[in-house]
Amino acid sequence: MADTAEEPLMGHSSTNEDHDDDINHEVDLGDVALMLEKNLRHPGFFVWLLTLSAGISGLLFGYDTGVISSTLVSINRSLGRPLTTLDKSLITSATALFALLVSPVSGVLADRLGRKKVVLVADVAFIIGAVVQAVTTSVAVMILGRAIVGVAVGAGSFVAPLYIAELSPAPFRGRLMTLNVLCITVGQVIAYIVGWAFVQWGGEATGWRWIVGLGAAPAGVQCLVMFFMPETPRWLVMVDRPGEARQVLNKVFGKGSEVQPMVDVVLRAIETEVREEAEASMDRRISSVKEQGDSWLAGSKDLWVELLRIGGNRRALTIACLLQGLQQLCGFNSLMYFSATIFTILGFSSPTLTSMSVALTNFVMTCVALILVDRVGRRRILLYSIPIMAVGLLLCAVGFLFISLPADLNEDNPSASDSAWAKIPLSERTAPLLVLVSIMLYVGAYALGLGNVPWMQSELFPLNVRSLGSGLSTSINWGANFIVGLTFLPMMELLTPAWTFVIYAGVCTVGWLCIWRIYPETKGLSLEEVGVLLADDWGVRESLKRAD
Ligand SMILES: O[C@H]1[C@H](O)[C@@H](O)[C@H](O)[C@@H](O)[C@H]1O
Repeated sequence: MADTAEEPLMGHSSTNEDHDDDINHEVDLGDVALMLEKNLRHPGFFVWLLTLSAGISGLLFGYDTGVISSTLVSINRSLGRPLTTLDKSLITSATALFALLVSPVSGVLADRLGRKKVVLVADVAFIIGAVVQAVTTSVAVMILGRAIVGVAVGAGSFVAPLYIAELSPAPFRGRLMTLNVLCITVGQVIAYIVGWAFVQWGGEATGWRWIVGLGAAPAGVQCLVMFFMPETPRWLVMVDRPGEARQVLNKVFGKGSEVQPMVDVVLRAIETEVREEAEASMDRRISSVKEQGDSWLAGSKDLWVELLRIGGNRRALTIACLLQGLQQLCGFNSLMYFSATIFTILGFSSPTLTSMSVALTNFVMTCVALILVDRVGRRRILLYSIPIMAVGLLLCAVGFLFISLPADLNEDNPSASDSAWAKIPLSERTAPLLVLVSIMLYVGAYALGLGNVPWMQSELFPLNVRSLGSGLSTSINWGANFIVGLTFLPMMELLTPAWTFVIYAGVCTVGWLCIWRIYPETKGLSLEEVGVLLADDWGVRESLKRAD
C-alpha cells in the first residue's frame, strides 16, 4: 500500500475510466485509516477552526433548548395574560416538534445546496426566531418564534455533525464530533446561568426578552465565520468538483510533501465510494426518472428507495435510529427540562441552582468523553456506561420510595422556594440526597456515552444516503425528545416517580441488549470502511477483530 500511496495521483478525474479502474485495484480502504493513524498525531489548526465554527450550531441548540425553563417562569403576564399549562406545553414543545419535521428535509437540502449553506440557512432562522420571541406581545407569536427556532435547531443539529464528520480525519473524528456535543452542553450551562441570573436579579418584565434574544448573537457570529469556511470534500466530489475537494483536503491535512500521499489516498477513497454508489444507483435512478420525470421529487424518492432497500443502508439507518431514540427515551431531557421541579418536590431550597448540577455534570462528563471516545471506542463506551445509567435510575427509584410526595406535583412551583417542603432541613432527609447523587451518577454516565455517540450517526451511512439517513435519525431524536417532554410529568403523577425511573432503567436495559447485538465498533475507521463493514451483516464480529 505504501507504494500505491506514494505514487502521485496524476490527472485524476472521476470521468476517466482507465484511471477509475486503477483506483479500484489500488485503493485498499483498510489501509487508509491505518495510514492516517500512523501519520497524524493531532488535528491541525484548520480542523479545529472548522469544528469550532460548526460547533456554534451546537451551542445554539443547547442554549435554545436549555433556556426555556427559566423563560417560562419569568414571562408572567408580559404576553397579555398569565400563561396556562397548555400555553407552556405548546411553547416548550413547538421547538422539538418543528425540529422533528425539519430534520429529514434538511437532509435533502444538504445534498442539493451543500452542507455549509444549510448551516447558514439555519443561522438565519435562529436570528429570526430569537427576534420574534424577544419582541412578541402575544402567546401565539411566542409559539411561532419557538417554532422558527425549532426549524433552526432541527437543521443545525443534523448538519453540524455531518459537516464535522465529513471534514475530520478518521483518527480524530469521534473526538471532534464530541466537541460538537460539548458545545450543546456548554449552551445548556450558559442558558441555565443566564436564566438563573435573570430570575434572580432581572426582576423587570423585559428580562426574559433579553434571555431569548441573546440567542441571535452566536448565530450572527456563525454566519460571518462560516461564510469563509469551505464545503466538505465529500460533498464537493459528489457534485463533481474534485479539484476543490483536493484543495480542502490540502488544508485539512496540511501541505507538506509528506502528507501529499495521504491527501491522494483519501481523495481516491472518496472518489471510489462516490463512483461505486453512482453506478449502483444508476439503474434505479433511470427507472425512477422514467416513471416520475427528472424532478427534485424523483431524485429524493430515489434516495428513499436506496436507503430502505439496500441492506447496508437499512442496517445503518436501524443503528442510527436505535441510538438516537435511546438517547432520548432513556429520559435524560426530562431532567434537563424538569429538574427544577423535581428538586422543588424534594425540598431543596434553591431548586434552580441545584438543577444546575445536572447541566454542569453533563458538561464535565462530556469533556471526559472527548478524551475517551476515540481511545475506548463508541460501542465499548456505550456498553460500559449504559449499565451505570440503569443503576443510577434504579437508585433514584429507591430514593423516591422513601419520600412521601404532595398529591399534586404542580403544587410546588420551582419559584416557590419557601414552600413547606423546602423548610424541612436536608440533614433529616437522606432519601433526597440519594436521589440527587443517583441523578448525578446517571447524568455522568449518560454524558460519557449516550449523550454523544448517537451524534456520530453520519459515519454509519455511505455518501449518497448520508444526509437523508442522518436527517431521518435526527428526527427520531426530536420525536423521542418530544414524547419524553410531554409524558414525564403525567408519568410521575400517574405511575409514581419510582416507576417512572424504573421504566427509564428498563429502556436502558433493552437498549443495551440491542447495542450489544447490532452496533459494530467504528472507532478509527474511515467513513468508507464503515460502509464495507455493514454491507453484508451487522459487522459486529468483524469490527471487534479489527479493534483488537
Ligand atoms: O447530545 C445532546 C446532549 O446530551 C444534550 O445535553 C441533550 O439535551 C440533547 O438532547 C442531546 O441530544
